[in-house]
Amino acid sequence: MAPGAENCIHSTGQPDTPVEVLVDVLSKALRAPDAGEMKRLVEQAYKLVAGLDPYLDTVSTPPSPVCQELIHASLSHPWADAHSQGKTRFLQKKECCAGGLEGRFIATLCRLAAAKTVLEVGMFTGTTTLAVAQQLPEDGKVYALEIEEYMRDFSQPYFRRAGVDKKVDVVVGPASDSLERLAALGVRFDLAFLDADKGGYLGYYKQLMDNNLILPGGAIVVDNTLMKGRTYEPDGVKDESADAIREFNDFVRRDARVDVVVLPFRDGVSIITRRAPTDAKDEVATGLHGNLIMQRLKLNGRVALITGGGQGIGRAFAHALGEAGAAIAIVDVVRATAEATAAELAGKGIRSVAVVADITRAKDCERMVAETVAALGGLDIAVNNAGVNMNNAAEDTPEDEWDMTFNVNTKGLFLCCQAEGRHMLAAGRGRIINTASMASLLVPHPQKQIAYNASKAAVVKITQTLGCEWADRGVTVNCMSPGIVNTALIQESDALRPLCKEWLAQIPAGRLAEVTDLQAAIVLLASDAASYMTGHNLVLDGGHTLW
Ligand SMILES: C[S@@+](CC[C@H](N)C(=O)[O-])C[C@H]1O[C@@H](n2cnc3c(N)ncnc32)[C@H](O)[C@@H]1O
Repeated sequence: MAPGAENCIHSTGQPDTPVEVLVDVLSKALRAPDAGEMKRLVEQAYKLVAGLDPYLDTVSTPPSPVCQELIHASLSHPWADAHSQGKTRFLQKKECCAGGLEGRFIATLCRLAAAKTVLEVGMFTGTTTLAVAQQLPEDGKVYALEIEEYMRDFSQPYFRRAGVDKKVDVVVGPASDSLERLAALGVRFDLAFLDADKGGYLGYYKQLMDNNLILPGGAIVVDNTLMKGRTYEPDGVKDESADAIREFNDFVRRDARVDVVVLPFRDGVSIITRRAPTDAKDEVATGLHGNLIMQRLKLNGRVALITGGGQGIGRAFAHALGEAGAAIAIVDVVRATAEATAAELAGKGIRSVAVVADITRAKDCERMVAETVAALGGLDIAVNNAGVNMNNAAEDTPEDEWDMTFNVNTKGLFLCCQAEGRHMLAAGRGRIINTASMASLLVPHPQKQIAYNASKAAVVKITQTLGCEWADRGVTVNCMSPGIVNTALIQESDALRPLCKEWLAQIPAGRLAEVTDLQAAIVLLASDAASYMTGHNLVLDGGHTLW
């Protein structure tokens, strides 16, 4: 078997890809009985090849408008003049621009890798840099290494206009020196795109690998690894770049630290990822059941319900659990808010359903579980978050305020736990997470809320009790105690809004909690990574309870 033939499942069968069809048509052309037949076959082959890139452009998402302008400027710039006037060290060519499709491809890989820090070695005018930067989160950064200072000035106005200039750091100088400096500064990358001088590739690759500059789960993506086909079919033209690429490809293929796949996309793109070590001692090194820590936080295939999921903290929990992979039932007493959040999740591609239930009624709690199971196929995670908060001095607290608070925050929460627990105990696994409050630990002031404080202290005790009762039956029960959370409830209340100043003085962090501050904790508590945690009250209060 020829080297690499084990990957080539169709090498002897019917032509199945554009390249295989091309090979088939051209081989028939070589054997054509007459010139007319040969011309017909060559024309067929020509159309097949000539139509490929335009078709890919038509069916792929186009570059952003600013990126299109930058591509146009790069292709129409008088590069020969710039060089003869001494503005560029080397004679640059418009062909150096990788173009919109490749920019989209690299940006897509960055999205798949959930990249925050990206390296580009060889920026040219920055069309790929721009596409990547537009895809990165606000605090993401692409370090673009470029030997020509001229390119930095060329690209900056476009980065600024696209609003991504803060996300781009153009590092001017020979790439190997720049890489050394970045390594010394401790910068590490989720994804590196090598696209500079081909003779330098092997050195850049070794710098990245030997100094562990790529973060776990990251990749090195390399352009031009087919080099016009000269890597596998030298056409007699002396081509040092093709020789360098051939050496590079051979080295990477033999490097036991990595897996590589070379795609026949444009001039050839290699995607290189680090292998799991074969000499790992135990699951600390290999990951539990092969799951590295970030995989253990994933909730793929799980079903979660969230009471009070229509707004505020519950809505933030729903998004977090959905982003982590779970299907979500949004439970709310108000149909419109439940449906609005469920629709928001569906818009992000998260399977979701709205369930209307009044958690103060046992029948509703049972129906809530039954509807979730019927709609989404199970119930693995339950977040009991619905609650009310009323403010009154102890001596003035009316009986119905006490009853309503305990009905929702305490009895309702218990009824939810009970209905959810019955289902989960029968299944032998489950995660229940209750929303308590820092009011379970201290007496918040200056607002007066005795019923609320007592109801939330009871939530902690319910959590501890259930955590113990169900610990050996696969069901964990924990609660979360947020500090004061900056929600519409506070912003829209004339009684609470003026208290913000006093609260801020009580919080070491110097700010209220945002709902997004609570999202990672809910994912942790819902995940396999927290399987040994039960009956716990997880406090997220910026230090409020410590002062
Ligand atoms: C093919 S272009 C890069 C295209 C760009 N990545 C894109 O996606 O459009 C190669 C770039 O690498 C730069 N370059 C060449 N040798 C370099 C080196 N030793 N260090 C840094 N940049 C270099 C060139 O000036 C040129 O702008």
